Amino acid sequence: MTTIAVVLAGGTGQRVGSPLPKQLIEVGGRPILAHAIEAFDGCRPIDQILVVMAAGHLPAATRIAAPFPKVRAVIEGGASRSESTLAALAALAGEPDDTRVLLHDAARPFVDHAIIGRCLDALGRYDAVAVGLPSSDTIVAVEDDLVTGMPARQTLRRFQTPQGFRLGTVRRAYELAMADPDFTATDDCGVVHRYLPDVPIRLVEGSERNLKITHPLDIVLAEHIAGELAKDLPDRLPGKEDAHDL
Ligand SMILES: Nc1ccn([C@@H]2O[C@H](COP(=O)(O)OP(=O)(O)OP(=O)(O)O)[C@@H](O)[C@H]2O)c(=O)n1
Ligand SMILES: C[C@](O)(CO)[C@H](O)COP(=O)(O)O
Repeated sequence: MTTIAVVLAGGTGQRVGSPLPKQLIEVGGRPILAHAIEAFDGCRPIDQILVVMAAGHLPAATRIAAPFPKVRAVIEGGASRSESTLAALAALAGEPDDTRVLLHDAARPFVDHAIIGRCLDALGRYDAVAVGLPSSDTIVAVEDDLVTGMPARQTLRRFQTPQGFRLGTVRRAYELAMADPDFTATDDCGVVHRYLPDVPIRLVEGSERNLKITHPLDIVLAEHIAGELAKDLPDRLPGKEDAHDL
């Protein structure tokens, strides 16, 4: 059984506001995209990596991906995150349904081997796996600037990535989604939850370091984290990850 990581880098980073897609910005002396690819490339149970890049930037992504032996292809993404996932699913059309696939935001450069290992452990028992953390803010629902709901905070989690699936499950969910004219989604577990509601989604713990670089301030935070991780480098070398020979 093959395990494939998909690094979704098809966005253009409008909220960061840089002229280049944010995944090409350097933190800790290397592009954000390189950090994300390296996290999977250095993780023993990952067999292959598929990089999905924003249109017009494939040469840059191909150069960044070149040193990583597990990268099987760099392909062009779509106009939305979901369309980039669909491009990945099309590229994986020849893979069997039981393939394990981890869909990860390139904008989360500090995903670590422990998180990847927890996802893969859980994929041994579940067809869909999410990574999450509790919220330290109170989260409310709003409509037209009026508060319409206040879910109890202890029932809420902030989703991170990777999100892990048996390929057949995420494939089927997207097939159903494509038949829905009202389809919208902000993540892949949301697609499985909506279109295959009987499929349980197992939640595993993420980390505060696994932040998504979204706004300019996140770049500052990312530089700081990269500096901290550089000091811990010996702990991140291959063989030091949580042992997950799955
Ligand atoms: N068409 C898209 C849009 C997003 N993504 C990826 O999905 C992840 C999360 O998206 P987000 O943080 O929203 O990235 P951007 O779309 O680049 O940012 P923005 O919404 O600010 O433009 C990122 O790694 C991004 O590259 C993608 O693969 N294809
Ligand atoms: C997938 C995700 O990172 C989970 O928190 C998030 O939904 C991506 O949202 P974005 O607006 O595409 O950054």
